[in-house]
Amino acid sequence: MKQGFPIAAPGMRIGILGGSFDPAHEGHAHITHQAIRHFGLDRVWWMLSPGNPLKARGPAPMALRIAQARRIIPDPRVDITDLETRLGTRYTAETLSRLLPLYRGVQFVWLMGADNLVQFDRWDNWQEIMQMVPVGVLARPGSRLAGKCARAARIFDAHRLPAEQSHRLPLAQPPAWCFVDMPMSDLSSSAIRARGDWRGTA
Ligand SMILES: Nc1ncnc2c1ncn2[C@@H]1O[C@H](COP(=O)(O)OP(=O)(O)OP(=O)(O)O)[C@@H](O)[C@H]1O
Ligand SMILES: O=C(O)c1ccc[n+]([C@@H]2O[C@H](COP(=O)([O-])O)[C@@H](O)[C@H]2O)c1
Repeated sequence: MKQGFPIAAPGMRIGILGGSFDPAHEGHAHITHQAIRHFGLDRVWWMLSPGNPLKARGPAPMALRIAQARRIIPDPRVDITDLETRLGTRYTAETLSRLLPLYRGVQFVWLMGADNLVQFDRWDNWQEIMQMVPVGVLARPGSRLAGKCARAARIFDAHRLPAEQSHRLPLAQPPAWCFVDMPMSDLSSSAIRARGDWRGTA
């Protein structure tokens, strides 16, 4: 494996939580632990985006965001990675199409908060993402109805795995997705930035 790419063995169940992490916060750690539990994951990769294509504002420098992410989740089951920067990609569909051939036999699950499910149908080639990997969605305050109302949820309704079967998600044949409800965290990076106590904004 190329330098800077996380190591993974065939058969491992790995969740990828893509995000701006500007900055990382306990809400990210919370959904990561919930995802490990509900989807029976061996590991989770926090994949720090070089810049969300739908966000006008660029994030803080990668090195600052990585350092903060490490402080927030010193869990040996979690890898913090800048592999989109290494691959030179920022669209998730392109990232996954480059990544999957490098990790044959690994059972990946794309993870996201329910707010991202709401706008998932605006992502580049989002239906291809659904065909490539199972998708695990974690409840988020304000997005409770996303599992029913989001356009992506409606289009892929027939491929939804009931929450009681969430453990099956990593081995499910895509398209497959699962929405898990759980005790929620109302933390957000934008609230932290608004408070002005994240030095990445300086
Ligand atoms: N409190 C939370 N509950 C559920 N999901 C979350 C929470 N915070 C972040 N996420 C999810 O984690 C992923 C990365 O989120 P991101 O780094 O953009 O943080 P954020 O708090 O949503 O940032 P911002 O407020 O700037 O939009 C996204 O899929 C997002 O939905
Ligand atoms: O591929 C896209 O078109 C696309 C559009 C919006 C967001 N994403 C990805 O969604 C993930 C969450 O982004 P964010 O900024 O909400 O943390 C991150 O990995 C982004 O690259 C991807």
